[in-house]
Amino acid sequence: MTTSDKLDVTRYSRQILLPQFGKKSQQQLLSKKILIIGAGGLGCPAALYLAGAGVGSLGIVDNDTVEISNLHRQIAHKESLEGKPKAESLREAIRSLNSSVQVQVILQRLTQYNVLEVIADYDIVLDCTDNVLTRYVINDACAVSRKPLVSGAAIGWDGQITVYCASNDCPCYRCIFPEPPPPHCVGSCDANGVLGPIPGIIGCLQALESIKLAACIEQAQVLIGRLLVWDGLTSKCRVFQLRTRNPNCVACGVESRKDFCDYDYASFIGCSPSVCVIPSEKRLSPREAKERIAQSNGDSSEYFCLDVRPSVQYELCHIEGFHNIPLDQLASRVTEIQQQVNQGKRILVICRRGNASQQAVALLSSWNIHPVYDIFGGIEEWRKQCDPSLPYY
Ligand SMILES: Nc1ncnc2c1ncn2[C@@H]1O[C@H](COP(=O)(O)OP(=O)(O)OP(=O)(O)O)[C@@H](O)[C@H]1O
Repeated sequence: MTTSDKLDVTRYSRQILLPQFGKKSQQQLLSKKILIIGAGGLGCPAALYLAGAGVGSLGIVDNDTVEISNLHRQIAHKESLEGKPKAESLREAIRSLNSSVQVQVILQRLTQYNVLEVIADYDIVLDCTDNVLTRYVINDACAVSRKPLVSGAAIGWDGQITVYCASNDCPCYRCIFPEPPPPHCVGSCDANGVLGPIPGIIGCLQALESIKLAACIEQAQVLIGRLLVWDGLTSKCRVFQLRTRNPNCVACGVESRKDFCDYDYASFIGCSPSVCVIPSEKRLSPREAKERIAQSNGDSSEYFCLDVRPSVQYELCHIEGFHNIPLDQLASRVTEIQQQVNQGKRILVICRRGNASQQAVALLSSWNIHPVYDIFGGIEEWRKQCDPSLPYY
């Protein structure tokens, strides 16, 4: 039997027919191991296209479970698998598409402590996650291990992708952003929303760049050192040249540190708004808050209830009697709140999860608006303690 007989020529015929691809590239793909970190909006399309293309082995890392709010974009998962691990759900989808692909499932959260071991066995790594800390963890490990990293991101209407390749003379993520930004500058899909096809497009591009790398296609130009930005609202796509590599970068520079696990991630977490900044006497549980509101009933209520979430979230669902002044409008609309205080009202503040409401209480207190109370845990905790009919989003 010749090598070409071992190939499932029929299955892969449409890509083998490409003159730049051919049997040689198909064999390269079959011999490669690719790791996909994150089985969400980016990871689902990336994994399915890589499986369809015939990558020999795929690893999937994810510690989360399937939720109904994932399904508009995380297209490998199914309603019937709600609550099941995403990595296992994605493995099932891969198996039903191409049973010849080997799949390893890693149901762990990737951290600075396990990352080197997890990526060690793979030729290419895809960052399909959604948070800045993990982005640094993956970047640093790939830079130190000299592994190509196909990095994608999607939020709202926008997506972007680049390829970091420490063995080439291109920058890594840490060359461009040496330190994590403050947490309040970082958006997330669950706070800001995302349209399904945006991660779909970027996940497909991640699969494409990975195939070009894995199949060693000579004529292909990979997005190494270049950033592709897709604006879904205007359908504009731009490619930027990234700045050159920082020779002193702690991750990929000449003196790159193998002990990068010691980086001070705590300083990032330490300034997280989820850390309580409000004294306990200014905080009420949803149950306590509800009881207090009920005791001082109707228009003559001694409480003015404030919901500081963005308007789009307030429209999605809100608690009866709560008025919406989004956190970013608090300063310009503070007189509305002052008027309520002048009428003898106490201010109760709620948000989605209890972070923005703490910031609002701190701001109002600094403007001498008293008394003001934070409802801890936000709408999510209110749903658990007081009203299960509030939708989860
Ligand atoms: N450190 C990590 N280790 C393993 N998986 C991770 C890590 N960080 C993020 N992920 C996974 O990456 C995926 C990213 O998916 P996506 O951006 O579509 O958002 P989501 O977290 O599933 O959904 P939503 O933001 O709507 O709650 C998630 O499944 C998440 O569990």
